[in-house]
Amino acid sequence: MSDIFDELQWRGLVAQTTDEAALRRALADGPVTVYCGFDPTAASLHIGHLVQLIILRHLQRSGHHVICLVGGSTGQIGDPRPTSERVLHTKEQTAEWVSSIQEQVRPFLRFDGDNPARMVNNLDWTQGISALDFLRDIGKHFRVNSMIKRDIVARRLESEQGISYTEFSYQLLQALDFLHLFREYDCTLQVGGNDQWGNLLSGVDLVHAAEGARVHAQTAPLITDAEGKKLGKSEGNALWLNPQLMSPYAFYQYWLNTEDAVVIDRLKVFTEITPEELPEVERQVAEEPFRRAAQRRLAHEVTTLVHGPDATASVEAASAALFGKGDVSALDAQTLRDALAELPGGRRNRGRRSSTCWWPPGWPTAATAPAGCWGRAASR
Ligand SMILES: N[C@@H](Cc1ccc(O)cc1)C(=O)O
Repeated sequence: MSDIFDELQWRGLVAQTTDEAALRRALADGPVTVYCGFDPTAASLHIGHLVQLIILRHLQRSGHHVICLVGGSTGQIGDPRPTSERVLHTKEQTAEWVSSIQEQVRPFLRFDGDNPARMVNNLDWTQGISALDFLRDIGKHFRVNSMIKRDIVARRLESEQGISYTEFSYQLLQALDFLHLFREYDCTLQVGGNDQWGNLLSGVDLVHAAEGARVHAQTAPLITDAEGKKLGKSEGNALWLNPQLMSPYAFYQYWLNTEDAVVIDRLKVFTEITPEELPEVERQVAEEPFRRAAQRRLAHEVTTLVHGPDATASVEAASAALFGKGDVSALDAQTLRDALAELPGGRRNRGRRSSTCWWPPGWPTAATAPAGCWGRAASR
């Protein structure tokens, strides 16, 4: 597909845009500088961030200039959640997470060669601003009247606990980022998850108020499961990209367990599948769902994207060995320990129903796994 906006739309990566026709034109006319921000509120990024990284990859691949922002300042304030006030982490902790998230983002984008991506930290331009200057120069452009109408703020205002002034101010900081990046790098597009729409509009409005320019915002749909629950959050545990927080084996299994009803959507979002390849995959899902070819492709590609080809090969070898289709003794021990933990009755699943997971008939359990192959005795 030659038109990047068409492609993003085909992949299901576009939820809202400020002015679709204008954005299409800008993207078609020449390189646009786009940014996306990631807050260091944990040691690792999760699946929601992966969608944004994939969008940035597509944009960079099609020649646009990409800026990846890690929020050293916004991470200290906390984007309000619809439910409750966040606990503040120490500045040291936040700084540590800035580094780990910067490292985590690097493999997804190209930071060398021509058209390299740029990594920025908003602490660099906010820490020197005095509170007085901030209130005079930035605050004056905002109307509290419209700030309190933003969905999340409105919900928090209704809650018993309310919302702190700290979190209420968050949207000004994110807007200031867009203004700074517009001034510094001619950045005219900000992308984010659909829950970021309000923050994105604040930036668009600020750039217009301060510089008289029209910039763009685009959100991606939040990925949910077949029941509409946020992806990976169904049991309170996010799908982490950091292998220390979620093993590549567990990550791969998660994708392998994708329901038939959503697997095509997932392939479009998370892999590089093309419209030409789609009919055959759709046929496989409809006619031979038991083969799970679509799920296998999804699990293979996403795990390779996030953990690399070697980790994916280990995980696939471990899966095959569980079916007795491979030499277990040749496998890497850590992957096998991870695999055992994930089996029904395994460490991670003890006392937990695995009804949400798809276990093929005859799939081994921790109790029936071949003895002595992956330290079964040691882990029980
Ligand atoms: N608010 C965004 C992160 C972000 C931070 C600063 C920005 O300028 C942009 C985005 C989030 O919570 O996901």
